[in-house]
Amino acid sequence: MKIFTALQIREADAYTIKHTPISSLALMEKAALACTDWLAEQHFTKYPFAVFCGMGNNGGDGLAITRMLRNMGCDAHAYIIPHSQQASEDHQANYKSLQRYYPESLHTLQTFPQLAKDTVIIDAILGTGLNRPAEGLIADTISRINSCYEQHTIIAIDIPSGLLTDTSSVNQPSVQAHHTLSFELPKLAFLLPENAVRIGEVHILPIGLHPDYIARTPAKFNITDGAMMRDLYKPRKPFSHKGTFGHVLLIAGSYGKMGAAILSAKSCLQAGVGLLTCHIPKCGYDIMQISVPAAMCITDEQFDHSSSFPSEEEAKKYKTIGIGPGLGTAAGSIWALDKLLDHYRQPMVIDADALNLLSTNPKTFAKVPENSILTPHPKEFERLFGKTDNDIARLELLSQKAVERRLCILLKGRYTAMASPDGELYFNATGNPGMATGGSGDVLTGIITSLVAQGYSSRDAMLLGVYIHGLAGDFAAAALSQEAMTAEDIPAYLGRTFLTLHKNQ
Ligand SMILES: NC(=O)C1=CN([C@@H]2O[C@H](COP(=O)(O)OP(=O)(O)OC[C@H]3O[C@@H](n4cnc5c(N)ncnc54)[C@H](O)[C@@H]3O)[C@@H](O)[C@H]2O)[C@@H](O)CC1
Ligand SMILES: [K+]
Repeated sequence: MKIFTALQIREADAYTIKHTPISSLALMEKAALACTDWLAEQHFTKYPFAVFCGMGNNGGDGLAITRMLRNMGCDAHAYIIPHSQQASEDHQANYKSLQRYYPESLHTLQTFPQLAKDTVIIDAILGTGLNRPAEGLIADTISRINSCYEQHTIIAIDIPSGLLTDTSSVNQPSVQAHHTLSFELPKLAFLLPENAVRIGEVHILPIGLHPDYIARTPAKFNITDGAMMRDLYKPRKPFSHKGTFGHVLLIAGSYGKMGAAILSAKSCLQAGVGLLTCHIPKCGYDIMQISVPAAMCITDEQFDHSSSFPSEEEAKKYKTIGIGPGLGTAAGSIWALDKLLDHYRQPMVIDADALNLLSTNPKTFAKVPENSILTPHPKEFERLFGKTDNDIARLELLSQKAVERRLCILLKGRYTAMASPDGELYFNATGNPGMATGGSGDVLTGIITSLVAQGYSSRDAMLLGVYIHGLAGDFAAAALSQEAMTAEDIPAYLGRTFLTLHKNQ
C-alpha cells in the first residue's frame, strides 16, 4: 500500500474529479458521509456534537458532517474559526447548505463554547493544507480542545489539526485526538511513534479516489500487505529435500541468556529452514538439545560465552549465519566476530548483542558483508548510527545508512521501518502490543535467517520475515490475549501464518 504526500493526495483528488463524473463538492460529500456512517456505526450519534471548522476544505468537511448529523436528528453545532478573509469554494457551498437547512447550528467562534456532558468534539480545523504552525485563535482553540481530552471524545477529520502530513511536527501545537478518520490511504504522520499520542486510533475510510492515479504514481514510502507478501512467497516444490532449504548457523546464547537462543532456534526451524546448527557456549548444551531436538549443536570452548566462531573452511557449509540473540558482549565475542567477518562474505542476519558489538567497534562494523540484515530496536539504532532530533530525521538516516553501507536495515517499532540498499523504504503494519515482550526480537532473527537460507533475497527475507512475525503475533493475541501471549507463542502460530500466504487463500 502506498503512502502519498499531501501534494500527491491533492493530485489524486484533482485526477479523480477530472476523470470521473464526480465534482469536488461531491467528493467532499462522500468524505463527510463516510465519517458520519462511521460515527453512527460506533454509536456516537446518541451524543451531542461540537464541530470545530477551519476555512479550507477540512472545515468544509466539518460543515457537511454537521448537516448530515442534523439530518440524523443529532444535536450538532458547527463553530467556524475565522482565520482567513475567504473560505474555500466547497466550504462556502457547505456553509450555504447548513445556513439554509439548520441556521441555528452555525456559529462563528469567538470564545470557546460551554460543552454539555458527553459532547463529542469533531476537529475539522485544518487538514492536509496546513502550511505553517497553528497560532492565535487556532492555537488557542486547539489547546482548549486538548484540555477536554479526559471528559470528551475528540475525533479528528483527516488528520489532527496542526499535525504535518509528511514531516515532523515535534514542538508544533496540534489537536490530540482519540480517533482520526482519514481518507483512502494512510499518511506518513500516522506511522511515526512521536505522533502516537496525537492521532489516537486511526481509521482509513475509502472515498473512491481514482485507482489509476494510485497505481501509476510512485510513492517514496510503502506499507507491505498480504497481496505483496503472497507474491514474494516461494511455495515448496514437490521434489525438494532438506538441502534445498539451506543450512543456518545460529550463533547465540550465553550464561543466563540461553532462552534467547532457544527462541531464535525454534523460530528458525518453524519458518522452514532445512538444517540448523547452533553455536552456543558449553553451559547451553543440554538446554538446547532438550528444548530444540531438531537443531544440531556446536559448543564453544568457553563455558559462559562464545569466543571462537567457525573457520573459513567450516563456515562454507552454511548458507547464512544469524548472530546476536543472547550473545552477550564479552571481549572474547567481539574478537571472534571480528575474525569471522575477515572471511565470511555471505549476507548474515545481525541482531541484539552482536549489534552492540558492532556499535563499539567501527572497524569490525565496516567488514559486515553487503546485503546483510541488521535488526536494531531504536536504542540499538541510536548506538549504531547516532541520535536524531525527530522520527523523520531518523527515517532519513535509516535509508541513508542502508544505501551507504549496502545493507538491509530494519528499525523495530509499531510500524517497523525497513530500508534496503537501493533506497526503498517500507513499513510493516502487522503485529500488536502483545509482542512488546522479551524474546520477540529473538524470534524475528530466527525467522529472517531461516528465509535467507531458503533462498529469499535479503530484501525479501526482511519484508516477509517482519510481516509473518507480526501476523503470527496477531494470531497468538487473538487466541490468547495480548497480555497472556509470550514470545514463545509467536513461532507456535507461524504455521497458521504460512497458510495465509498460499495463493489460493
Ligand atoms: N484530497 C482528498 O482526498 C479530500 C480532501 N478533503 C479535505 O480537504 C482537506 C484539505 O483541504 P485544503 O487544501 O483546503 O486544506 P485545509 O482545510 O487544511 O486548510 C487550508 C487553508 O488553511 C490555511 N492555513 C494553513 N495552515 C494554516 C495555519 N496554521 N493557520 C491558519 N491558516 C492556515 C491555508 O492557507 C488554506 O487557506 C483535507 O484534509 C480533507 O479534510 C475532503 O473534503 C475530500 C477528499
Ligand atoms: K483536522
